[in-house]
Amino acid sequence: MDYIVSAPGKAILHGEHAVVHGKAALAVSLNLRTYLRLKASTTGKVYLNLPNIDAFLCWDLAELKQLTPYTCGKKKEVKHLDAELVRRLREFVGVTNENLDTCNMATLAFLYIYLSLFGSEELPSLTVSVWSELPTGAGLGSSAAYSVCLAAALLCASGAIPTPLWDPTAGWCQEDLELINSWAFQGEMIIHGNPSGVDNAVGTWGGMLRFLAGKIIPLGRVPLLRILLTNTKIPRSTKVLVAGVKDRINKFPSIITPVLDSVDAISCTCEKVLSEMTCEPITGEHYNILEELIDINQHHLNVMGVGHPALDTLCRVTLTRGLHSKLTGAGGGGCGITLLRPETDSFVVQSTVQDLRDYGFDCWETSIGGPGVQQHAPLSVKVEALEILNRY
Ligand SMILES: Nc1ncnc2c1ncn2[C@@H]1O[C@H](COP(=O)(O)OP(=O)(O)O)[C@@H](O)[C@H]1O
Ligand SMILES: C[C@@](O)(CCOP(=O)(O)O)CC(=O)O
Ligand SMILES: [Mg+2]
Repeated sequence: MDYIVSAPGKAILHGEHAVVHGKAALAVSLNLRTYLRLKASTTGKVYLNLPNIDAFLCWDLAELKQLTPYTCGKKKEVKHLDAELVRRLREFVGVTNENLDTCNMATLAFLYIYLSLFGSEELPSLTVSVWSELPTGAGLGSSAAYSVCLAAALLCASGAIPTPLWDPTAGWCQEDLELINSWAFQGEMIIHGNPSGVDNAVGTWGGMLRFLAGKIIPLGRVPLLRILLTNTKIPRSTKVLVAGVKDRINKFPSIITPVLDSVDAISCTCEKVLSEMTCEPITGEHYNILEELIDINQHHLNVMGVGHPALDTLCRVTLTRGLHSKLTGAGGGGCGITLLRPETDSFVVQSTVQDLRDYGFDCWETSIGGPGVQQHAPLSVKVEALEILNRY
């Protein structure tokens, strides 16, 4: 057993945070991916190599055996975390409530899925290595891409879903994808606390989708959008930001609930405009509306308390070039998106990118709509990813 899977990151166009409270979100996959290689071994150990976060872990099967849950969810969709397993794992890894360490969260998510899927059987010796093109903890869904890869690879290893590589014409069927998505959601619950599920849905299915109260509606026809991605490099944690919005809703329900309703209406209006753009000639007015929606939503996100001065800088700098931006993902720093119009000239794009780099931000034009979770033959993996995964 030796295979590689990958899953894309995502950008949320509209609806971050509101989606956690049952409102609609529009999200799209990015052509930036997380890659995972899983190798079976006979070492009597489990190795987890996470070069992006400089974490290299190893456990004896004997110590992991002590943690195995009584029940095991293999082959079926799961909706809730096994609280007793989480408690044992937190104690094992040494996590306290205040401790949101990147490595601990990644370790907990891995061990939770591994032990849940293999708990009732002989635990297998494995080496799992994960490397991502996505910045970690920056709003582009790295946690979901990581969880989707873990779920897909470990479900394959446990025999719960097939290894589609043996049939090169086939990917996973809907039922397999739903199972991957449901286990990825468990990983997200461990990393985020209270995820909506939109990120793991995009990581699983790819493309553009509307997500509403757990329902995933793929948007088949969407116009080609040009988007600039900017990483302010201000570190933040989705878990903390999501909890902060909840506190604000609890403190001022009559003030914040209408803001969430307004974000919901923004997502719906944006979807309507995007759909019009696929069936009638695209006009400047379509872009004017998309830009206004971006501005309004960015103000709403500030009201929810998830803005950051670096994101204000992004919006201000791009607006001086006539471009509109908003944060994407959990905010509080991390990444923002800037909509480019079809006629936006490459000189304007280059100058904007340079202005933003002068502020110390990373900035690049990106293509959207990459495929969802995939299994790869070694030759179909990007050379850079393969080269890194081959080191372990
Ligand atoms: N490539 C990776 N290697 C290890 N852990 C990862 C990786 N990508 C994501 N993670 C996990 O996801 C967490 C970041 O999740 P989150 O705060 O939701 O930010 P994001 O916006 O990137 O999803 C990290 O702290 C880490 O635990
Ligand atoms: C804020 C939220 O809407 C998106 C979080 O995305 P990210 O982890 O910042 O990439 C939370 C969620 O939907 O689970
Ligand atoms: Mg995340």
